[in-house]
Amino acid sequence: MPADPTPELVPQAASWLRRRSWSAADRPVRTLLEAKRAAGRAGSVSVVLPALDEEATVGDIVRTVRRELMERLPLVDELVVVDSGSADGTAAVAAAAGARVVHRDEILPRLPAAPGKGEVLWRSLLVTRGEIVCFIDADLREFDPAFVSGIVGPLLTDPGIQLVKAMYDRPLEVTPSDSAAGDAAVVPSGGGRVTELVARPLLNLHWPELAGFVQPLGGEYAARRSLLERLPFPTGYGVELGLLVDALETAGLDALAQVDVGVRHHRHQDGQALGRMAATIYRTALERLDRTHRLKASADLVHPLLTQFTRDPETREFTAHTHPVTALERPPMHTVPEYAGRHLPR
Ligand SMILES: O=c1ccn([C@@H]2O[C@H](COP(=O)(O)OP(=O)(O)O)[C@@H](O)[C@H]2O)c(=O)[nH]1
Ligand SMILES: O=C(O)[C@@H](COP(=O)(O)O)O[C@H]1O[C@H](CO)[C@@H](O)[C@H](O)[C@H]1O
Repeated sequence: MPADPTPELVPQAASWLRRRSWSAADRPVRTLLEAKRAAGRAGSVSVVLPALDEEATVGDIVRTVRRELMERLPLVDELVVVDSGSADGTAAVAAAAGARVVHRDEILPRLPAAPGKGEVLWRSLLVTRGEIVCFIDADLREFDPAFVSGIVGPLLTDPGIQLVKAMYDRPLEVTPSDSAAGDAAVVPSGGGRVTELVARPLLNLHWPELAGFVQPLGGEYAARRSLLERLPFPTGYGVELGLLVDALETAGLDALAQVDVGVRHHRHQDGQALGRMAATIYRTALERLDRTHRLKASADLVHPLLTQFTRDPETREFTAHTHPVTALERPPMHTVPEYAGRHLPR
């Protein structure tokens, strides 16, 4: 009996992975500046940081974007921090570092703001002007400006691209401030827990075209305003999965891309917080499965495979590993003929 052939990504995702995965180094910033100039208004760039109680990290991110991508190399035209209802000094720290700070309640006041990250990302479209909008989480540590230039790059050089996600290693770094126990620990590639346990399985089973995304939930992504303004925004943590799925349905897989920007260090929430996040993401997926009639019985799953990624220690490239997702079940034992005549050991 020949062994099952090694399962593979669906051909569309495999082809996409080869053609739409890049590295930040593929597009040097100086090349991007030339493309930006040639693009005129279409090359205008707004960077948006959604921020809830991020006084500890928002300042360094703002200073780095201003220094490296506005003053030294004028790639970014505006830098906005949208305060999501912070109780700490986020707004003051961000303003002192050079960002324009807007509180969510100042935006579209006729529609009272709901809590959540997606709410402030949606509202940010009302208070920014760039034709390219770049979302960056405000809890990043050791922030590298390539996080911005890397994902904005394809939108400046490739007219057919409409949304670009960052991809990176995600060590799980539990620092004393993150951990109730107060101890620090690092698990290489242990981060992205909701990605690995919820989002990636959901996307692989129901939207196999998206199986090539290394970090589908990553908070760093850039897109054309002309796309974002046509998409619904889940107001909570479902925003990344919702936008990715809706971008696929709206713009098509070839309009999407991903760029390797290295390693992402960020604050990690505890397990119960991620459980609430996972429930929101699952519900966001269910609503889209229903809306697009992709919800099928498991036997009809388009492609019962799960593709995961590791970074090859030699090539430093992300490598796909695809596994079958079995749903084999046995019938109730009482229906098995031998069951009635079974001989129990004395
Ligand atoms: O209600 C919220 C929740 C989160 N955030 C911001 O969204 C980003 C990602 O949130 P978080 O770090 O909590 O998500 P995680 O990375 O832990 O999944 C951060 O800049 C948060 O400050 C926000 O603006 N409003
Ligand atoms: O990817 C994930 O599993 C979660 C949690 O990451 P960690 O396990 O804390 O590294 O983080 C992401 O998910 C959120 C929901 O989409 C995004 O809003 C965050 O930006 C992103 O960090």
